Amino acid sequence: MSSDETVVDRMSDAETVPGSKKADPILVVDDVRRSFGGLTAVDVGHLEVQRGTITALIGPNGAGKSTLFNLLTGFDRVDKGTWSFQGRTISGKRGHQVARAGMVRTFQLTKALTRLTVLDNMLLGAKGQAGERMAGAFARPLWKRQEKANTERAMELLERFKLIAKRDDMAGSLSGGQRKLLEMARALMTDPDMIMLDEPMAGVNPALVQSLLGHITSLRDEGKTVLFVEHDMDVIMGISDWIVVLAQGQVIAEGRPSDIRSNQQVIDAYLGSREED
Ligand SMILES: Nc1ncnc2c1ncn2[C@@H]1O[C@H](COP(=O)(O)OP(=O)(O)OP(=O)(O)O)[C@@H](O)[C@H]1O
Repeated sequence: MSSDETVVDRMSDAETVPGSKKADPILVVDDVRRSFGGLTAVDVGHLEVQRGTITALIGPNGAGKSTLFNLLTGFDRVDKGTWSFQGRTISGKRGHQVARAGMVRTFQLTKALTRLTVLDNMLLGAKGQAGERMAGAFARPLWKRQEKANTERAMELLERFKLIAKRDDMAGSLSGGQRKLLEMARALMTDPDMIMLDEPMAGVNPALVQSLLGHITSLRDEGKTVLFVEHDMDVIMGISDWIVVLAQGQVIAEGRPSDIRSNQQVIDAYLGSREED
């Protein structure tokens, strides 16, 4: 739907400061905090994600990226804070309710899910992100009552993600890259407006990286909003329209890849520390 030009247009007025306003935010986060014991894992004052963009959430290990993902998608509870999606408050809602509102996240394939077939994993995705907890239910004949429409959509997505030949294989038999494709395909079962990808390139053979990147940009070009957590800087810089940098739970910088690359605070907090690895 949108060309690169319109994505650039959408971001052209956004200031490169933490918490900057966006022209048409799909997600707005306010004062979200989560502590574990004495450790403040997430303390985000204000964050807006522009609709129709690929936005990266980056930061050093332990910065709070996964915790923020879990909070926003209803898989963990905040100590305080609110957030809205498409103008509707969704703070406090559970994962399946958030998914129903149009915001889904990918999950790394857990052990339980690897023991299900690729197609059953897809049908689980249609259950509204109940995730691993549903795996037990799938051992019962419940899945047989899945609507025909779910199976059809699953088959279409497996076709699109080139996994159709694997539909009856155990998900655990897939390669690292194929697992990532499955995670993405599964999240699309509910046809979300926003998809949140958890390290989409982790463990992916370089041969499949381009294919995965192509799928991510296609989602954006179809009008979906993509928010992703990733460690691979080449991927982050190459694919992102906008980058949000977390450090010690706080947003310390936001901007286009070129802004972030030259931001001294980011270099100190993140890039610098990684170069020492
Ligand atoms: N369930 C938990 N119990 C206790 N501490 C936790 C829990 N989850 C996260 N933390 C802590 O909160 C902080 C943020 O962790 P989080 O996993 O969100 O960071 P991250 O940016 O996703 O890191 P990484 O890049 O390594 O995945 C870390 O210090 C982590 O140890």
